[in-house]
Amino acid sequence: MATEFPVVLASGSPRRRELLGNLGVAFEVVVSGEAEDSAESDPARLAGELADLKARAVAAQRPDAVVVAADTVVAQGALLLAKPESTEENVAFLRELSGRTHQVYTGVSVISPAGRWSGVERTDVTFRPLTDAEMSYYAATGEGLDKAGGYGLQGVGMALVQRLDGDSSNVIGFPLALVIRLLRGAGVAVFGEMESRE
Ligand SMILES: Cc1cn([C@H]2C[C@H](O)[C@@H](COP(=O)(O)OP(=O)(O)OP(=O)(O)O)O2)c(=O)[nH]c1=O
Repeated sequence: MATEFPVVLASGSPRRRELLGNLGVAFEVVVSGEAEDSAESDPARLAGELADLKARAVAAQRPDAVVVAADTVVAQGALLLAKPESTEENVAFLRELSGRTHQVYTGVSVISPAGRWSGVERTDVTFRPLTDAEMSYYAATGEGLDKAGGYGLQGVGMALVQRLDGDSSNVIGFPLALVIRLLRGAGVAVFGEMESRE
């Protein structure tokens, strides 16, 4: 039986709205506005914890709903790259990523009146060795400024990437295979059905 509860996406991200919309799930958007904070330094645990904080904040406002939240963390070795605050910082991020492999983790948390489902997806992304001119050009597009790691795989940033191991939707901030599994766990019908026919 599919759940009767309405679905709420706890995210201001247009990418997450588009990707959830693609799953044939009707949903509302509620953004808590609370700043998430954590002292966790392990990137996978941090992504899971921040997704959970976002989901909990909105679930407190909407206890009637299935609340879905996600958080993306980009890690180059021990360095965590958040959203660059300027074009200069974006160039510095690209210099860190150039010619190397980094990890993108997205935590997803689903909270409903019936329980909680969560997971973290990892994708390894390898950048081409970038020239100074390429880094300056890309940073000047502004595309990376609202994105963890300072690039967007779905845009011009695709040209920076040499190789990707894992789910590409995870890099864009909404790992679809994981999201589908968690939503079905919570009783939400995806693509109009509860069970995968694979
Ligand atoms: C690496 C990468 C990140 N991103 C985005 C995904 C996320 O939206 C963002 C990471 O920041 P998040 O803190 O995960 O999310 P957000 O603040 O944008 O949205 P909300 O908390 O309201 O859900 O970076 C891309 O769109 N493309 C990419 O290639």
